[in-house]
Formats: sequence, C-alpha cells, structure tokens
Amino acid sequence: MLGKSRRMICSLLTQTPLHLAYYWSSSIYKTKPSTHLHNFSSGFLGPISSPAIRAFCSKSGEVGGMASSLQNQGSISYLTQREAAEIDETLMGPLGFSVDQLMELAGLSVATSIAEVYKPSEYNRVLAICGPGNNGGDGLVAARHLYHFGYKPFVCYPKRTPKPLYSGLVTQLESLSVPFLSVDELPVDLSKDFDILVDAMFGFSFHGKLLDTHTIFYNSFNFMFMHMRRDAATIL
Ligand SMILES: NC(=O)C1=CN([C@@H]2O[C@H](COP(=O)(O)OP(=O)(O)OC[C@H]3O[C@@H](n4cnc5c(N)ncnc54)[C@H](OP(=O)(O)O)[C@@H]3O)[C@@H](O)[C@H]2O)[C@@H](O)CC1
Repeated sequence: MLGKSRRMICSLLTQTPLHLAYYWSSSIYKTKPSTHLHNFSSGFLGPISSPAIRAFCSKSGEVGGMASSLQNQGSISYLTQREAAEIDETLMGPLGFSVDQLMELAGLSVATSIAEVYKPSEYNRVLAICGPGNNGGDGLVAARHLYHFGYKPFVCYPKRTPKPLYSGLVTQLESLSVPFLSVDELPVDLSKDFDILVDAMFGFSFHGKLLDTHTIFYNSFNFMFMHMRRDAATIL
C-alpha cells in the first residue's frame, strides 16, 4: 500500500483542527491510513504502539478503559486527551521524568519510526509544522533527528515560545542549517514540495475552538491539507 507517490503526515500525539491526522504508530503502515481517520472534534484520540505504554494503560484502571476498548481496531491502540495527560503526569510526577527528557524521547521516537518505514532515499523532504506548546517542541526535536538520519527537514514554527528549552531547540536546528519557513513561504500544495509532513501543532492541551489570533495560521494549513491530493497523503 505504500506506493512511491504516497506521502506521510505525522501527527505527534495531537488534537488538531485538521481532519487528516492521527498519531504515528509503528504498526500503522500495515493498514490503510483511511481506515484510521478519526473525527478529532469529538475528542482527542491518539493511537499508540508502544507495548510499555499499553501495559501502563491496561494497569491503570479507568485510564486503560478507552485504550483497551479501541485496541482491537486493527493493530492500533488509542488514548483519549485525558488519558495522555494522565500518563504525562505520572511520568513527570512519581517517575521523575523531565519535560526535555520526554520531549527528546518523543521526537526521537517519531524520527526513528519515520526512518523505519520511509527511507530517506525515497522520502527525503520533510516539513515539520510546529505549534506553540510542547507538541511543537516534539516536532522540533523530530526535525533534528531526521536531519541526522539523512532527511532534508524544513520547519514551520510561526508562533514561537520564548523559553530556553524552545530557543535551544531552534538554535540546534539553525546550527544544522535546517530552513525555517514562514506560512507565507509554504506552497499551496504541500504534497508537491514535501514527501513527509510532521504535524506537531497541538497535543493534549488543545482546548475549545481555534482562537481568533491563531485562525489565520491554522486555517492556512487546513486549506493546504484539504487540497493535497487524496492519494498523496499517508496520514500519521
Ligand atoms: N510533560 C509534557 O507536557 C510533555 C508533553 N509532550 C507533548 O506535548 C503535548 C502537550 O504539550 P502542551 O501541554 O504544551 O500543549 P500543546 O497541546 O502542545 O499546545 C498548547 C498550546 O496550544 C495553544 N492552544 C490550545 N488550544 C488552542 C486553540 N483552540 N487555538 C489555538 N491555540 C490553542 C495553547 O495556547 P494557550 O491556551 O496557552 O493560549 C498553547 O500555546 C503532548 O500532547 C505531547 O505531545 C512531550 O513533549 C513530552 C513532555
């Protein structure tokens, strides 16, 4: 099913306004992407593939309920927005992980997963669309690792967060000469210029409807995704 013309959109544990998004799973390429599209407006659902997380979910009572009930849809399991946030609270609370540690792991996992399925010799041009929160940080990390894996990443990061963690991630990409593109610089049809899209716009902190101040940016992407050739997008 992975024809040469197919492109990929990688969504990092995200609730996104785009209808074409779901979280990357290493097993997902075995199944037709279209069977895994979800209506994200009704709530966050991010499929996961990690056995460790699955085990964590299934041991956590209520947290595991939704994930388990959806686990039999193909080989993907799912988390609700609340479940994802609860796992993060546990990782950062009793288990003592730091944000930058988890962000590095998230970005590296995505980059590794992409490399496992889409070889850089065939799918070289990657666009990471990064939002203002930690999900955007995951995308910045993924772009850096993809560069080291032999891809040509581009980053669109229009609403930057003035925190040292994020400015460090930007500096690291700039030191590798990874191009940062503004929304205006992006082509209308993303599928012509990019082989892989990493959607790192929103994670579990997305709430309500898109705010006016962000509408122009996010509407632009909505428009572009809608106009991508249907067959050209492998959605992750
Ligand atoms: N420990 C962790 O937390 C880790 C988290 N990780 C990853 O981060 C994700 C969670 O990150 P997060 O909590 O920073 O939030 P995220 O969803 O990226 O964005 C929030 C931003 O979006 C904005 N925004 C919200 N709603 C909006 C709307 N309707 N329209 C427009 N804007 C809206 C909101 O704006 P605000 O409401 O503050 O004005 C804020 O700026 C999580 O899913 C995982 O992928 C990993 O890195 C590992 C460590």
